Amino acid sequence: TSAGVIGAPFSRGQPRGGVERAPDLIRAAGLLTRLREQGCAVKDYGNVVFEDLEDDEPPGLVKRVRAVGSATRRLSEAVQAVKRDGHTTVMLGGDHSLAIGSIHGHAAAVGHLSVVWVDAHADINTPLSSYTGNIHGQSMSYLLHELQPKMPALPSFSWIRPCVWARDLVYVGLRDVDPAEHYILKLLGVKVFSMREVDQLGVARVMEETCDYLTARGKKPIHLSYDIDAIDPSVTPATGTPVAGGLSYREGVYIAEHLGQTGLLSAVDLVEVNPLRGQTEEAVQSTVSTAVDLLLACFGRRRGGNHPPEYRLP
Ligand SMILES: N[C@@H](CC/C=C/[B-](O)(O)O)C(=O)O
Ligand SMILES: [Mn+2]
Ligand SMILES: [Mn+2]
Repeated sequence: TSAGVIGAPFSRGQPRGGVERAPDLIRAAGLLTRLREQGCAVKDYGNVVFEDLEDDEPPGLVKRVRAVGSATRRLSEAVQAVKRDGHTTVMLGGDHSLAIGSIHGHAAAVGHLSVVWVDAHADINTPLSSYTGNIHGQSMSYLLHELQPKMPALPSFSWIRPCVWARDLVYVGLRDVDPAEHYILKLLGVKVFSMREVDQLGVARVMEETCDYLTARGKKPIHLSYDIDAIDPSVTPATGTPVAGGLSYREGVYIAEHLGQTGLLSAVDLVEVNPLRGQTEEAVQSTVSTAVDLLLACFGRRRGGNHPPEYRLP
């Protein structure tokens, strides 16, 4: 496998500054070197350059809609280019509104795909159901075919082609879902493994059922959108919307290992690391190193050990 790394230093899908610093922090923590050491070819496409748009959209429901519309369009084009080069894309966020662009670009490149959304939150509010107006809590609504009748026309988002069917979406780790989101998930029959199911079934069974569900109608490329706040805040506190009762480090790594070994993993987002939300340097380091470890697990790192295929004892 080969990884094409794209940095997306963007924060306007939510109100807390700092998340735009994460791409370079994750690189500085050694992601690319560690990927290469475990035998993964890596190409770094650098950071997407985003327009600096002021919030001049009319105040109303959706916040910073022009900035997010512009940024996600640019990211969509960048992801498409990396997929055309034949890599599995690694999108380093930045906030989770970026997934609008990464999933859109991925679908433009590969067509029909599955989405595994690992997150404490469902991020599926429509602009009209959102109580915060923050687009990082709305990302999936712009992409799902079945929700389009309920979406207002937003000029900055007119470029988006819905590209995900509800039956091709699975959530893992939910524990802070808004009433409107819960209504949508039930209405659309979306497969959800909340933290209750993780407790009840265990992460191995959750991932087995996730993969069986997604491949039952034929294997499709998988887009893994990993929000670092899916992991328990005791492990990854440096994030914008922490919620107690999250995935352990081991469960988080297991999810990545399991999807990595399917051979279907075609794009990965790692979002919502925010160094300004860590109380101490150790808190930031723990969050960043966990993000790195999750990505290494996506690309074949095994806790039981790895060795290069060509290795021979001296
Ligand atoms: N449901 C809340 C929280 C959104 C959380 C977004 B996150 O998952 O990307 O952290 C909202 O709509 O604002
Ligand atoms: Mn999220
Ligand atoms: Mn979240």
